[in-house]
Amino acid sequence: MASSEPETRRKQRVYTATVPRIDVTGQFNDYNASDIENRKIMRKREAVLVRWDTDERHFYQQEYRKFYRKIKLDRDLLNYKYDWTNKDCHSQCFRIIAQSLQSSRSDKMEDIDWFIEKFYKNEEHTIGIGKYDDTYTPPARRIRITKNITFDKNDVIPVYSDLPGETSKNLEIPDNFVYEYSNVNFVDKSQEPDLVKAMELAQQEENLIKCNCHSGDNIVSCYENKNCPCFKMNKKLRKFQFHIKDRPRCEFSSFKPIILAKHTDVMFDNIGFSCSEVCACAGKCTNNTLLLANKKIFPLEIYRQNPHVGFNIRSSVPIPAGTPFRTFTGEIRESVNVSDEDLDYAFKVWQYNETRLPVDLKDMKFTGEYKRLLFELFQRDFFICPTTCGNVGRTAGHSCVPNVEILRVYQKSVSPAHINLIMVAREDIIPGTPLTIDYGADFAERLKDVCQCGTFACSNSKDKELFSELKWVDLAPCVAKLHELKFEKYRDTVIDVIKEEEIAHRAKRRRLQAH
Ligand SMILES: C[S@@+](CC[C@H](N)C(=O)[O-])C[C@H]1O[C@@H](n2cnc3c(N)ncnc32)[C@H](O)[C@@H]1O
Repeated sequence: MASSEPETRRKQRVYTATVPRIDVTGQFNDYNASDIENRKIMRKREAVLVRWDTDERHFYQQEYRKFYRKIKLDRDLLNYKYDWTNKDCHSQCFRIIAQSLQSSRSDKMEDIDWFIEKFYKNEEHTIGIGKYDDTYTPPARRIRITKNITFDKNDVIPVYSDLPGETSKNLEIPDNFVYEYSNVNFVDKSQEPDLVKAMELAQQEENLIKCNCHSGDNIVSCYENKNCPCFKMNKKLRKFQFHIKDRPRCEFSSFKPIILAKHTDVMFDNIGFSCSEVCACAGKCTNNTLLLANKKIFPLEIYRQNPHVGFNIRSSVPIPAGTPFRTFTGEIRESVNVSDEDLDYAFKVWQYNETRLPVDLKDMKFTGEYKRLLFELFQRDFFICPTTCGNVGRTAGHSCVPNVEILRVYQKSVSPAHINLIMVAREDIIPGTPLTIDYGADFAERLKDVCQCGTFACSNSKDKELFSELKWVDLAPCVAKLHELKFEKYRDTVIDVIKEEEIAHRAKRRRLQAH
């Protein structure tokens, strides 16, 4: 069954970070050594019909209990406050979502009053918005293609297909779905020698940004430590953010939510720098925005409901606004090495002559050779391509009102090979909601009359006439109302039940102790 082709390509890979040891389950080695056809055969063999309780209350209650237990038992997460009801950041999140929606339709930005603080009470357009509740309820019978696409026991992501009329016999698995799974970015030695060179040069002391911070604590306090070189670099990158007087800047730490202040130039302005495995803290610190994402604590599921859209992702616990819940990984390639097929999945990480270079090279103690190479690399375009190897991030669908933002975080140094993409919740994401991103203007144009995101403001929605003329001050209450309706349903059926159970449990324990 094994084919040597993927193996030869794998040998060309240089990973940008240490590949963590995975606790393997299933046919990990056989699958990775196989070609596309054989991988499809393996997936089809594994596929089974499963029953699904369409009244998902019990499922969500169980998932919440499991998740909560997990984060409470993890000593690295003692500083993490899992809070998805933080009303303070809600109005800011809804404002950003509504403003970016307005600006995606028109280049005219002058009528956007970015920083109005008061919350918008005009609920006129929110009537009937409940019909756009997009929480997905699967059918009673589903085909489970695999129990775990990652093959890692500590990162279980099942894949389901819910297409009508489909059976495990006539199940269709597209070629582009049998990719290799990796949570670490890599470059191809033969295709991207300059990126490999940048990674090699970045290992020299002058070019490497790492810290010597350590302490007896599980989590080292690198964030806001003015002696930590990684935090200093993190702070330096903050200056690109549009600063609003008396407002805190958007922060890239391990546990604070990443809340944007402004909806334009989001990817260019909001960049972080994190500690890594080469630091004395080993990245187990408060200055590592990748920490939560790499822990993969938020349980995800991949599902297919619509043959045109293909696979999608949803979470089974709430993801609080500003949480970097996963990375988006793949192969880092220069644009000339990115094919049209790759573009369907690729995400641009570095844009030719970006006005905001990550650093002013003159200020850095880097070697001359590294500076010259960086300067050259900064004149090109780079993408992360998960076409043949990547992680769950590649499955995020496009939405006209996305709930996930993709942002950049550097580690170790500042070349395009040191960029990591993080997936950040733009609002509190209620379980069952598809996790979606904005594919960008070019793709949105391609999807213009065929977009199936199903959101109230979709360019292809039946109500598009109604919503397309609205300004952000009227769109924000629509986003807020829809969120409120979904939140109330989840609270009533899941959280309140768990709280009541806890109260009953505590009362029982007290009674037993009293006897
Ligand atoms: C990056 S892939 C997303 C994952 C993909 N659904 C899969 O099954 O692997 C992009 C492709 O998904 C589909 N897609 C994603 N969002 C869509 C949307 N809102 N409407 C229609 N198709 C969409 C399109 O076929 C698009 O080319």
